[in-house]
Amino acid sequence: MKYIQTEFSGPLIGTVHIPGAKNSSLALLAAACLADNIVTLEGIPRIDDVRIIADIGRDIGMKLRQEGGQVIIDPRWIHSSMIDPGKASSYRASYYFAGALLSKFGRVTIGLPGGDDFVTRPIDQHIKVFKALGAQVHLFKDYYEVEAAELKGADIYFDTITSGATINAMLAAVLAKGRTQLRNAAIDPEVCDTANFLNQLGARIYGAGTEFIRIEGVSYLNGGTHTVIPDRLIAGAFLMAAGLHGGQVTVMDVIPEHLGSCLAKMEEIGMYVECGESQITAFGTNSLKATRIRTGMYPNFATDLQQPMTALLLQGKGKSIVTERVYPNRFAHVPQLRRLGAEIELRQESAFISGGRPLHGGWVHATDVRAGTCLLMAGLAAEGSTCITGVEHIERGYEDVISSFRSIGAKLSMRELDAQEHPSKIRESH
Ligand SMILES: CC(=O)N[C@H]1[C@@H](OP(=O)(O)OP(=O)(O)OC[C@H]2O[C@@H](n3ccc(=O)[nH]c3=O)[C@H](O)[C@@H]2O)O[C@H](CO)[C@@H](O)[C@@H]1O
Ligand SMILES: C=C(OP(=O)(O)O)C(=O)O
Repeated sequence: MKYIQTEFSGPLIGTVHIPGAKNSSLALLAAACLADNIVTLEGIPRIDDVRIIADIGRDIGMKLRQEGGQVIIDPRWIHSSMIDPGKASSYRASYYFAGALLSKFGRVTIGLPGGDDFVTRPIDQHIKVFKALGAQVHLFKDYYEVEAAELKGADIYFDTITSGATINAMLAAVLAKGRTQLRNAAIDPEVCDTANFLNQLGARIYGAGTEFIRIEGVSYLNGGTHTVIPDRLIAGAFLMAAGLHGGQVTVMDVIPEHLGSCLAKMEEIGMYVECGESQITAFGTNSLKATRIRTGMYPNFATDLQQPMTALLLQGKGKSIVTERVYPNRFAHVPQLRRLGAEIELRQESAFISGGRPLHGGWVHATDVRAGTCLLMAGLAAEGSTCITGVEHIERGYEDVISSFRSIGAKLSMRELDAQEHPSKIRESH
């Protein structure tokens, strides 16, 4: 079993090139199924979730090859819409295959979504969309089936703002008959990226990036080329790493506007931020201040950034409060941080962080990708060695976590637990 060992590292200084966004890539790769010709996607990260999609793609006849920084997809040979339940359930965004394959095949059988299991993650709004467009949904123990003789445009109001269901609605509606209107839609950059990609293939989606999206159904989509947007969540975490001990980190190939709330909060705790056209530099300080964070859907502070922010707030003097409004129980990193000496109290949907206390090394377990980033950062700030298990979760989101953190001077390495020490160390880290 693999684990990551970190050592206390001084100020983190350097430049990191940011890869394409995981959460956009997972939607775009499924969206490519809708095309009637070859699609080229640039900037898709080499992460585990993408490898699973490639595997699913091979099973259903979607030809997919990676050439340099491009993924070339030939969807013309897709012959099946039965997705292996085990593969679908090994990552979250498999639900996009349901939206994308429904109009072409009239029936999709697919495993229930997996991915980071930090709390319950309902899919009722996805189901609402399919039903509104005229489909029937049958739920079974490990999989579900969506079936529709014909998809017809509909007026859909989301009961909660969800990026996943907004994207899935666009995928299902682009080839539906007539007009679909989405109200209370998510306005995340990943929603816009998916709409831009589909429009480039010939879809007619209007208003993505606002809470009202109109989709005029078309009868087919062409092939085309698209570059995925940069990963704002990875960029945010690297910028925060500059704050650990007064470092200086530049992230390249980013869209600074996508990080508005994150940068504002970093400045609020005493960091300094400089934005260029496609790069951001963050400067740390040795006297970070405490603050309050409340997560929310874009453009609010992202739920996926509260964990690395928590690692940073442990360094700030005073009491910080992180309130989680998107996934109220997304605090699996907190008991792990306590093993390193962090003083954090959990009450309902808030974490009360007593900053400025020294951290020490220990064995900890990453339960999801962002918890992993948080533990990595805490490990770099802790005295001694910190060993992080659950590397598979971190690798769902990072291409090469070791090299990218090393490039800013972090001391860390990937290690293998030998069979004998395995059981006790696992117990220690869980
Ligand atoms: C693969 C991907 O893109 N993952 C991201 C996506 O997840 P995901 O697509 O699962 O998240 P959503 O944006 O859909 O969820 C937002 C909120 O809506 C709720 N909800 C969602 C769907 C539904 O049918 N019913 C419902 O109630 C969720 O419980 C949550 O409170 O957005 C999350 C919120 O920014 C991020 O943490 C994830 O990194
Ligand atoms: C929660 C995340 O991923 P997923 O939705 O794929 O589980 C994440 O990217 O932080």
